[in-house]
Amino acid sequence: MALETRTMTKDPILKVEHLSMRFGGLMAINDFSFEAERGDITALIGPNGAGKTTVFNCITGFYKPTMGMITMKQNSGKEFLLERLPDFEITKHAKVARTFQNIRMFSGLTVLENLLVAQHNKLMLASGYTILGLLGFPAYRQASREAIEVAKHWLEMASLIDRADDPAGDLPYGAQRRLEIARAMCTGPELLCLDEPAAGLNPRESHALNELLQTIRRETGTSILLIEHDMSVVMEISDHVVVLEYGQKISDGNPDFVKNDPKVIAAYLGVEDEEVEEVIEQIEVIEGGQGGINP
Ligand SMILES: Nc1ncnc2c1ncn2[C@@H]1O[C@H](COP(=O)(O)OP(=O)(O)OP(=O)(O)O)[C@@H](O)[C@H]1O
Repeated sequence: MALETRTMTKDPILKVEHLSMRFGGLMAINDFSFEAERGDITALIGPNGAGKTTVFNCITGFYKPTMGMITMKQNSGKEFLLERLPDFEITKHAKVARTFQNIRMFSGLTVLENLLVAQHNKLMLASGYTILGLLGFPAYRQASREAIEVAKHWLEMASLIDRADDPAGDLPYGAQRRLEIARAMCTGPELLCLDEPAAGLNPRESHALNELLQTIRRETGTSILLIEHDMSVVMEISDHVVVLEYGQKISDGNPDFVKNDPKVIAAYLGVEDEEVEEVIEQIEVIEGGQGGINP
C-alpha cells in the first residue's frame, strides 16, 4: 500500500483502527485503519462496492463493526468509542452528524421547519418534555427563539434564506443537498460526515456545494469526512484522501499524491497491478504529459 508521510503535528479528531465488517460470507471491510485530522476535509474514495458507506455506517452507529475501534476525540479532549454507542448518542453526545446518499428530509415541511426539527432534542429539553412549552415558560420561549436564529444562520450560509417558507420538496436538487448539510450543522457537530454530497449535482450546484463546505470548515472549524465519486469536488476541497478497494486501504495522502498513485489509477480503471505502468504511459500520451485520475 502507498502511504504519503504527512509532516504536520497530528491531532486526529477521528481514529479508525483495524476496522472489519462481515456480512455473512462477505468481508466488506477488512482491517481498515485511517485517521481524520481536526479541522481537515478528509475524503474517503474508491470504486463502487469498495466499502465506503459501510465504513460510514460503522462510524455513525448504523452498523456495529465485527472488529475494530473507532475513537472520536472532541475539541475539549473528551473521547468516545463510537463502536460502543447507540446511533442517537453518537449525534447527541459525541457530536458526529451525517447526511445520506439518498436525500432524507421532510418534504412536506418548510425549509425552516426542517431545520427546527433537527433541533428537537434541545427544544424538548427546554419544554420540560411538553408541559413547560404548553404553559409558555420563558425558558422554552428563549430556546425557541435561539433555535430559529440557528436555523436562519444556516439558511443564510447555505444560500437558502429566500426559500425558508417553501416546502422542502419544492427545492431544486442541489438546494435540497445544501439543506441536508444545513440541517446537520444545526445539531452543532464537531465532525460532519457526508455520504456523496455531490451525487446528481450539475457543475454549478457542485461549485455551490464546494463553497458551502469550505465556508463551514473556515468559519466553524468543523472537521468534515466525505464519501465522494465526483473527483472535481474531492480534488478541489480535500486536505486528505483515503482510498478503499475491496474493503482495504490502498492509498492515503494529499490529493496530488493520491491522484498520481498507480494503485489508485489501477483500482479506478479496473486493471491488474502489472498493467499500471502501461496504462499510465497511455494516459500521459492522451493528456500531453499529465497522469492521474483527473477531475
Ligand atoms: N447490509 C448489508 N448486507 C449485506 N451486504 C452488504 C450490506 N451493506 C453493504 N453490503 C455489501 O458490502 C460491500 C460494500 O458496500 P458499500 O455500500 O459499503 O460500498 P460503497 O463503496 O459505499 O459503494 P458505492 O460507491 O456503490 O456506494 C458491497 O459488496 C455490498 O453489497
